[in-house]
Amino acid sequence: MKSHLPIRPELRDWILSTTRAGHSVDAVLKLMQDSGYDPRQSRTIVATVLNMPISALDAHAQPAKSQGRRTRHPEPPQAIAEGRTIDVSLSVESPVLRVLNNLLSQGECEALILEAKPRLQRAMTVDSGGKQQVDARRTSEGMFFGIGETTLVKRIEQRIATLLSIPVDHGEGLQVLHYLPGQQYEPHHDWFDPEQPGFAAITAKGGQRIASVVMYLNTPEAGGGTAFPEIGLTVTALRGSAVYFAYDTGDTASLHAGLPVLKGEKWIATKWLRERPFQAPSRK
Ligand SMILES: O=C(O)CCC(=O)C(=O)O
Ligand SMILES: [Fe+2]
Repeated sequence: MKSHLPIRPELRDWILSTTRAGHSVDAVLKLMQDSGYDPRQSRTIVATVLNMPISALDAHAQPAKSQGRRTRHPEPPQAIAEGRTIDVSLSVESPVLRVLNNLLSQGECEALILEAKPRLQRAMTVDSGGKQQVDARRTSEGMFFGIGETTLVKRIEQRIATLLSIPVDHGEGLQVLHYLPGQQYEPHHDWFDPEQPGFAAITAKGGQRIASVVMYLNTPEAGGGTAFPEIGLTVTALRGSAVYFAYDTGDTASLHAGLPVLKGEKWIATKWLRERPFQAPSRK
């Protein structure tokens, strides 16, 4: 949303520093109104300075946002979801993490790769303004499925929803990534940083991310594990297995990286889960 209103630099700096200091957009709007700005004008100014759509501000202006949902962590030795028995072969409590063997069958992994392959593009990340960007830290190719887009995607989404006790509509569309030798995903957190000016826009729909499931669709010949450097753990990329980890905003222990593939290739599917519904459930 671009405004043609002249915005005084001091006001711009004040909005940026106040939101970065952790004050909500609602609080900023209230302070502006208390000091004489009219409500519509202050909304336009805040949206322009934070580079977010006015509609995202509306979502923020809802009274008392409820604390969102959390996932249920699968317990060892085995969890059953939609008739499939999944082995919980490793548990960590900080960060909350489970290695899930046999989450997907070999056939499901192969079929998902085939469905994704024709649609691969250079993977993007979200910049501080909430826009998709090409990022040197992430050199893989990827694509997103729509929620429930194919029978297979729908089956996998339902299995994860049951396993983690979270409705399907809290999920972002399944992302498939393909890495070649040398490609990697450098250390990062999957939760969105509230101090970034784009935070309000990214979380306006669905709220914050609360958990990730990284599913390995093949076994690279060498390298390509998922590392959690804060705890010195590397999860091996093994076809059909997955690593699930859950986090709160600011949880630095959940730092992780897709290690460089040394030989062969690596295919993963990632499901990110939000604290509130992210999309209308598919009617397919
Ligand atoms: O490639 C990996 O092992 C990690 C992928 C990842 O961190 C993500 O998709 O958010
Ligand atoms: Fe990640």
